[in-house]
Amino acid sequence: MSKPTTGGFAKTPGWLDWYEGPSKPRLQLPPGSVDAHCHVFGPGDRFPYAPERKYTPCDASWQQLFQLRDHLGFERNVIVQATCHGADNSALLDALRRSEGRARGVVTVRRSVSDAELKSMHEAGVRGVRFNFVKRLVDFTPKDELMEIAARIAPLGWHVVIYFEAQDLPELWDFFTALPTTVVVDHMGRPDVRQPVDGPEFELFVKFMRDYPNVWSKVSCPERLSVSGPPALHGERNAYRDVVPFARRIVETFPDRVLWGTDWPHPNLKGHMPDDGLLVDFIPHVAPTAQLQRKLLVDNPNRLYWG
Ligand SMILES: O=C(O)c1cc(C(=O)O)oc(=O)c1
Repeated sequence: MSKPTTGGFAKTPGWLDWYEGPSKPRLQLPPGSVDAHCHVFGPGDRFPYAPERKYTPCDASWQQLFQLRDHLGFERNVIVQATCHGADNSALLDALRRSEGRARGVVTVRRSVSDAELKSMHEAGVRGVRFNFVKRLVDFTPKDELMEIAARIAPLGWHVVIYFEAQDLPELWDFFTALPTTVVVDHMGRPDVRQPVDGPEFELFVKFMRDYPNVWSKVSCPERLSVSGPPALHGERNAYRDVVPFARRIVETFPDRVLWGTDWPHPNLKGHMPDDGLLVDFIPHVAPTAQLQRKLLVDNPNRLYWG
């Protein structure tokens, strides 16, 4: 892949660029596999970063994303609006339109969005909106505004993607369980993997999925959640062992409601930037059988985004 650029913006100090020259995964992805969580950033000189952003990344273009898709062996992408672009979805919509039907999108909108805009986003391949509750990434949006947006996108057949941290689930519970659509949780609701997999915090997340059959989870981002590593670098095939029991429990308990994504280009990682080929080779640790892998990578994302 070509080298990361910045389009004239100054990156957040300490920013880690995505890993150049990822390895080829040993795992042969089944035909029709979807990378169901990834982003495009800019390029900043064409699609400027939002004034209200909390970080400034390196650019990550649709060309670089689709090159990675082909290199890793995925057929399709779900591109999720990154908070550094706020509610300006232009870079994402441009990527969808250039994907030849091989990408779907999840956008961020305000209550001022018009019906015509929603329709045009749908035609471009958008199938969901993202509500973000991670305080380091976004300013607070009132819940009544979010509920209004959810009610407007529900008739389009779209779903709501939520990003939050495990300790905030109790406070957000009533809001989440009142959402009228399918609800997809980013990165398993960010469990603290130092706690037991059957401890009260993760049990609440499992209860959320068990009691509400409209709730799905991405079992993505071991590189973010891991505390003890080791990182997916230098040929390591047993990376992020502390995350495995959490992701595996979700995959085995709810095999028809899980998704997987690279999270490329991995915004805001601090310690290391993973080799995306090795990240793909993490999948069999959490989905150990061919059948579970097919549901996670092919059946579930295609049903939700291309069904
Ligand atoms: O944990 C993060 O920093 C992060 C940020 C974003 C975003 O800025 O949209 O998306 C993610 O999936 C994860």
